[in-house]
Amino acid sequence: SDSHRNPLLAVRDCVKMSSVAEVKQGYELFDPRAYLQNNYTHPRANFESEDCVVPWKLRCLVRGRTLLDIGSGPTIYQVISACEHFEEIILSDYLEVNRQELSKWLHGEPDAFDWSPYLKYPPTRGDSKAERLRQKVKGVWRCDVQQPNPLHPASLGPVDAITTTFCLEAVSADKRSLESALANVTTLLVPGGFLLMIGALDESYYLAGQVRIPVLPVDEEYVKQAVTGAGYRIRVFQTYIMPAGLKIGVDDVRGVFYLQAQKL
Ligand SMILES: C[S@@+](CC[C@H](N)C(=O)[O-])C[C@H]1O[C@@H](n2cnc3c(N)ncnc32)[C@H](O)[C@@H]1O
Ligand SMILES: O=S(=O)(c1ccc2c(c1)CN[C@@H](CF)C2)N1CCSCC1
Repeated sequence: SDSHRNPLLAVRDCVKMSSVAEVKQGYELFDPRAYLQNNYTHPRANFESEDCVVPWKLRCLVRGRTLLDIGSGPTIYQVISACEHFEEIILSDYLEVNRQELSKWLHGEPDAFDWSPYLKYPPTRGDSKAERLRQKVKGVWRCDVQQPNPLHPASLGPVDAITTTFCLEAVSADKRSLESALANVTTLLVPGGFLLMIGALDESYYLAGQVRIPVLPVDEEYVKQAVTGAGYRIRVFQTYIMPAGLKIGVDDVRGVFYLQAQKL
């Protein structure tokens, strides 16, 4: 970096380095089960209430052969709807502990997280949605969106659709890092393919067990600008304001955005 020539740049890089290090350090202590408990059990996973978050998220009408989920974490809710519209699904995450949590569910292990309330929505006929999803998920790979080739192994060709939920803003130290991560992810998508993103609005931290992980606060305007700037046309953009009753101290999120964008 050119900070050795300019002391002010050295301060900037030092500040940036501390926030990059802070993000990385946070994920060393990330506890999947605490994260699941905080966000995917009552009250946030309340399917009865009108202002419940879940129904708002699980619709996905994009179709194709292969869907890649980036930054899956220990969760599968984000690909439930997609399994009706894609032949193959690849999950991916940075942490082995999350990939192990996903593997537990995929293999039907007794101590896996119970996603059955999510799998009942929307109601469908025929064989179990859980079994269909288990058939469609072809792998759980390592990914690092801060790398030019985010996926390991890098053997997957461009995919028809990418989903990513609560990831980019939660793993980027600053806007330049988020835009770089989005550009890296975009290289994995075919031209004309769809990016389906869910993210946190104006969130600065979240808890995942004994760790408080910093989040880059982003608003609707910035998200639209970043996605457009990454070479997409935004087709759908929706905002969900987090009701006071779902602000339970596990983060300081103001709301949630959902977007569908097509790669030009
Ligand atoms: C807030 S969680 C989101 C999990 C899940 N997608 C959801 O909707 O709840 C952020 C995820 O990003 C992952 N992550 C952290 N650093 C990453 C990186 N550099 N590249 C890709 N994923 C990363 C974490 O392991 C974690 O699973
Ligand atoms: O919107 S949620 O309440 C939710 C779910 C996950 C997260 C947040 C919010 C906000 N903080 C994020 C930290 F990155 C993680 N939701 C939980 C029920 S299923 C759909 C998603």
